[in-house]
Amino acid sequence: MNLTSITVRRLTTEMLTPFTTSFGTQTHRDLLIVEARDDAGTVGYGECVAGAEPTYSEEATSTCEVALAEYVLPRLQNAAVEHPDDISTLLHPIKRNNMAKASVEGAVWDLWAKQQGISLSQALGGTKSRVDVGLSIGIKPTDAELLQAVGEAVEAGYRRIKIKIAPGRDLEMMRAVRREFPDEAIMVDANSAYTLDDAQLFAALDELNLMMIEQPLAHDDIVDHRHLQAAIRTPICLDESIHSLDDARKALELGSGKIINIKVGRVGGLTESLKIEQLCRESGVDAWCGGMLETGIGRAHNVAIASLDGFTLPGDTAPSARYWAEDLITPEVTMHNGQIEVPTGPGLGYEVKTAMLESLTTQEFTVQLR
Ligand SMILES: O=C(O)CCC(=O)C1=CC=C[C@@H](O)[C@@H]1C(=O)O
Ligand SMILES: [Mg+2]
Repeated sequence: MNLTSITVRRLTTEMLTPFTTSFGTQTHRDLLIVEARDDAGTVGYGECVAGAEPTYSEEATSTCEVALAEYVLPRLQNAAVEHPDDISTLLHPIKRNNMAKASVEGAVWDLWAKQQGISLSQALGGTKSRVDVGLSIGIKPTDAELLQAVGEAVEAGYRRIKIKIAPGRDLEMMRAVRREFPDEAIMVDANSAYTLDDAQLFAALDELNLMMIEQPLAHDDIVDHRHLQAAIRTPICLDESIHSLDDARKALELGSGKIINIKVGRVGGLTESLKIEQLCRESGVDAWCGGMLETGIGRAHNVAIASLDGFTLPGDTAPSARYWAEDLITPEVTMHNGQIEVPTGPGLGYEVKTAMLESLTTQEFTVQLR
């Protein structure tokens, strides 16, 4: 691949609307954009999806920046990289730090696809020309605000609506949603806010005909989830608990959940995501592409991986305008009739607005690879 350098940019972007989950509220994204360059000057782009604080997982923007500078990028210097799969092999000795690793690997995948003159979707083995789009709605202070947001999402044509829940904003709120929207494809995401002591709550939620309950229990658990799944009909979807193909295999063997949220950054990159997609597809297990409030760069990666057969359910890949007054890519990601067209151009298939990227960059560093 004639990789010559990797550049890591840190930037802060303000979100259009605050996003509240059981572990906090985000109003800005403090994120890293990674650029992989080859000797012809072609650039591949990746995005580090960690939040500003280590509250979704153990990674945060600052820990990823250090991991990239101190441990990840030095391992790529003078290394033989002929295919993006080589990146996860080279980085395997580094434990976890998945979001940091995924940001570099994603940039190399985009660069490789551009070098081959094919779309990232094609490079990954995608088959769909459009992907179904879901929307993730943060916790709203009142039921009226939530019902308004759900109504707008139904009106906009989203193929699935995900509603965040947390203790105190859960059962009665969801009963109100179901009274207003009895037939819509609706799921909840608890972001690990509950324990097995809340079994009664889940038995009541089980009556609401939800598509799934995402990550109800601890972020690093697959045993308690097994007990909860045995007690309710509603499929449990695992998000935070799944960091690798092995985690997914063990969780499915145990019966800890019936659906997997595949988040490229959480599992360490596209190569590992492909392995999990294959496991789910061959096991007849539903999977979908989770989101991390990405800019258009990370969103483009998500659209590409969501085009594979094994991504059977709508993902958290809502259009750019849902998150940003102006996105880092052109054209922006748009949705029609609840679907996003999968780009056919080389790599991500969107152009990165380099002047905007540079203007938002607060700090950057470049590592020469040879
Ligand atoms: O719209 C999106 O990008 C998905 C947003 C979303 O649901 C999440 C983003 C980041 C971390 C979590 O809070 C949550 C999730 O668990 O999926
Ligand atoms: Mg989730």
